[in-house]
Amino acid sequence: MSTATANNSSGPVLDWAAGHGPVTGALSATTGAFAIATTGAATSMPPGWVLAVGAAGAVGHTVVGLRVRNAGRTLATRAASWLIGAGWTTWAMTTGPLTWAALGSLATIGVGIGAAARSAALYEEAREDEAIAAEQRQIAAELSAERRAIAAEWVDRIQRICHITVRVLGVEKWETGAGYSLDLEPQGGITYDRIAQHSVQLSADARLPHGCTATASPGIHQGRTILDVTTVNVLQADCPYPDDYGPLSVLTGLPWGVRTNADIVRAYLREQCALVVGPTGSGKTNMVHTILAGFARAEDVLTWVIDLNAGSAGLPWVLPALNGDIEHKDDKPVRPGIDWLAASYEEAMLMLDAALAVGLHRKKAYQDLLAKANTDLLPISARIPQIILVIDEGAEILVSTDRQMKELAKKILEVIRMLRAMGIRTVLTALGATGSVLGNLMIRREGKVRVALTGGETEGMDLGKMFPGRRGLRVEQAPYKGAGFMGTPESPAGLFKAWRILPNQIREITAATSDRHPRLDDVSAKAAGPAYARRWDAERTAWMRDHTPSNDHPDSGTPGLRLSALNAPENGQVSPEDEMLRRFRAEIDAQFGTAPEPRTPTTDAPPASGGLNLSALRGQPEQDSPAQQAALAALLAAGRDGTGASAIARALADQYGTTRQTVVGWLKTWVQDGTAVRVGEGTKARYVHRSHASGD
Ligand SMILES: Nc1ncnc2c1ncn2[C@@H]1O[C@H](COP(=O)(O)OP(=O)(O)OP(=O)(O)O)[C@@H](O)[C@H]1O
Repeated sequence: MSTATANNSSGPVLDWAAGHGPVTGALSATTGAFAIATTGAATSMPPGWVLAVGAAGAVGHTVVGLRVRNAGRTLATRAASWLIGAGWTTWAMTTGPLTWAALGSLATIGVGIGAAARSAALYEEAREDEAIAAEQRQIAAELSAERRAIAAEWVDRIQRICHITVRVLGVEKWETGAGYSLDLEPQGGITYDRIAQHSVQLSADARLPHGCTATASPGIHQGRTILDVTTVNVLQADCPYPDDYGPLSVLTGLPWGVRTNADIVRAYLREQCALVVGPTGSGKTNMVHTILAGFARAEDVLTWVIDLNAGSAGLPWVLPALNGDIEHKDDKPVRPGIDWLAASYEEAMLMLDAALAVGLHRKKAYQDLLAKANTDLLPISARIPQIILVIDEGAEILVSTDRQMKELAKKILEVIRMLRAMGIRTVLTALGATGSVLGNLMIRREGKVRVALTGGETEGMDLGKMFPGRRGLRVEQAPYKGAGFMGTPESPAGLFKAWRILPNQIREITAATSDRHPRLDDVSAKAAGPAYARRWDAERTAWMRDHTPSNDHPDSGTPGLRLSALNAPENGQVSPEDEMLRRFRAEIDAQFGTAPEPRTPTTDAPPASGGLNLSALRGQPEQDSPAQQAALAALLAAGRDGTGASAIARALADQYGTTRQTVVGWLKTWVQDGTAVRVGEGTKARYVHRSHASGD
């Protein structure tokens, strides 16, 4: 009978699928074990048999559990129950099952198995609940048939290509009709990048048209992924710059273009610098204008542009104001869309020195303000504007081996490294995303707003270096002008199209924003000094006139620019820079007693007695500016040894901000009209005033 029970204890033992609760399961396991032990001991069954039965039980239950898809935890509990039970039985049979120790330990095992089974059952229940809830959620989401089809298609595709199981929590079709986004939950703790790295294969498998991609990016938390799938190539078409020229702020982001789903991409440059890479013909110049448009529209940004390629990046923002092409509604002069434009090495040096001086002075002068605002980031506003230096082909300057370029590079890097907190940032452009540009630690660290305009150019376009960690970006995806990739700390790198901005829009924006540009705060203007205050002076902007289409403008007969009108007080208010300029001019007049500038007809004060007597230089029509007269004085003072353009420019730079380029122009004229003589060749070339040259 008992043997039969033992053999038939296969009831509970062999009925692997029999349902047991935590109590009956434990009871069955322990009573079964007890029965086998007592019978086994009585009939001298070899204890090894019991172990074999236990192992078979464990395996049998596991197989059945797997078949009915029990959780791993439940399987483990059942298998463990079998093995523990078998272990006890083996021991009890050899030591005698009817001892207190054997009975006590059997009871303990029973309780243990019961508890384990209970927790496994609870877990199983929770799992079932979760599955039902998920199913209900899925149903509740009421995905349309089309969405469901999309979801199913991508679940299958991701499974095949990435070998990842994903749950689709949502499918959103873009309003533009250019694609859709999937909200995914990869199973097994897998993050978005595992899908992102298969972007190319996924796009191909989905038979997406050229220029369309499936791009994975992080979702709402680390366990979720957003997969953006473009189905229509919007990069191909032009996206005109929106004709809303309303105010912007550097703090709330400046729009630079659109994503393939028509979302606007913004650059947040309060703390970041930017790098815009675009080979010739990719639409880089257009992009620079779009960027300048954003800065012009901002109420808290002053834009300083360096373009050593004849200033062409900044000229469209200056010339219409310079030539008086645009009328202000109140007949007031129109301010240029940018605040300073440097096209030469000398002017760029002045600008960078001014930027550094402003930054360093702000650090000291605004200590109180920073303490009050409890921040180490200068609070930028229309009253204390951010200065953004846009340096066209600045990345090339950084890697140049030319001596002058190296000097510029040093200062650019200083600005990038030191002036973030004080509200001075840079936007550098580059012709290529080469290792030498991106190898620069300062660019990598501080310039995380990045754009790569490809225009189909693959040469020197290392997207992996431009957007580290972003997989699946390929130049071939954006073979159109103005199209490329943009990534910021806020918006992961992805396809993007720069707005197309036309010259008439640049003029319109210049006019619309003329009253909106901030003025450099007093503290900063003081630090920037005359180099800044006199940035629009005739001799410093003479080169711009070469770009003026016609010289028959009523004002163009005088060397002064119409921009000088900008120095006139507006609404009776004198800006700090205007005031400084006035004082500065008064100082020059007092010191040098020079002739008045042609465009300041009222300053005909007599020469101060203590000043240099430059009256001998008067009467020569071309020496009509104090700076030019000072240059001639320097030439005279250099005696028979003579001097050079750089030395003269250096001597004048502090007071007049005169550039070497300007001095070169004067020297050339003086050589032509016999005022000066050029001696020596090449780097040894010197200029000697004719009074010394003709003497002994
Ligand atoms: N965002 C854009 N959308 C549409 N077309 C564009 C865009 N940007 C540029 N283009 C087109 O490409 C042409 C060249 O653009 P752009 O002058 O900006 O290029 P670039 O890269 O600066 O070239 P280069 O260095 O030769 O001046 C433009 O005349 C225009 O037709």
